Amino acid sequence: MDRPVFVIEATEAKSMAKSSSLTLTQLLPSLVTSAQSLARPPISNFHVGAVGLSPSGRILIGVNVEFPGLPLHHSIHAEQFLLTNLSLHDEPNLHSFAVSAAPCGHCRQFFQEIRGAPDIQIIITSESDPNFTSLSHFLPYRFGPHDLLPQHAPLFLEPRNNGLTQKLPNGVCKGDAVDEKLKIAAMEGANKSHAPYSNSPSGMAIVDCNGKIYKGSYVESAAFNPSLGPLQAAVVAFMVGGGGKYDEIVGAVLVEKDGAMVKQEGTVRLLLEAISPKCQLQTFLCE
Ligand SMILES: O=c1ccn([C@H]2C[C@H](O)[C@@H](CO)O2)c(=O)[nH]1
Ligand SMILES: [Zn+2]
Repeated sequence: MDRPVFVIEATEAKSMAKSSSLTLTQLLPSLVTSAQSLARPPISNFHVGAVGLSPSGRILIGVNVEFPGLPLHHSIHAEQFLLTNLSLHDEPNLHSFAVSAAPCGHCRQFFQEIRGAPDIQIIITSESDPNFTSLSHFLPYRFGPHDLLPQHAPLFLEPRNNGLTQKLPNGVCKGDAVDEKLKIAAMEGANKSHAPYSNSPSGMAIVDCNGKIYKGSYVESAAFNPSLGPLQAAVVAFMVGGGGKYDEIVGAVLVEKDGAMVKQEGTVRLLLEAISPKCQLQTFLCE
């Protein structure tokens, strides 16, 4: 079976558009149905696909992911998946996207974390007469980073380095010996984390049975509740990287800040146990 495609590079996207005599933006809705087939919604069976265009001309896919056995707020919305996919590819922004159903209020809010959010162009393919409309139409009177952060603070998807280092001396490491590579990857995830509201960045790395490592960074929303956990972000990386069943995940490392206001370990442990019960979690505290 072909590996699922969650990213189309700019040159390929351009030739796809050219061969159908469409612009890149016009191409997006035509890819929504195939994106929906990549969703993992075992609870609702409602497949959401979001197909986004980055300013560099890449096309990125987002899908919804649900986790049986856990409260619904652990779910990943297709739009959150799309933004996490942009982050994985170091894309600083989103130009436009096509989506199979209207973005919920929580997603409209989550988009506020990126620069120029009001101007993102959205087309909902399930509408009877779909048209591109800007996000500001879907969410007027926005609440967002500008309400809480200094004017020039980096937003989500913009370059940042939280400068976390492992806390010394010994005794802060709660795990046993751990693959150094996995730990470094989790630290990289934590250093990229967008957590300006609580100053509690965190990151994860998970490894599959073939030794392939996937990184995830915690992402906060100015409105708090739509935030996306570090393991959810790592699950996005796992799916984008071609990961199959979650029980292929055999190792996990979480990096978070010592004494942080927001702690992930308990929640991460719950989710990890639900998706890959045999997987060990190790936590490292940083400063
Ligand atoms: O904006 C939305 C609204 C819903 N869903 C998903 C969440 C859940 O998996 C399913 C039913 O709500 O659809 C999204 O992905 N995006
Ligand atoms: Zn949503």
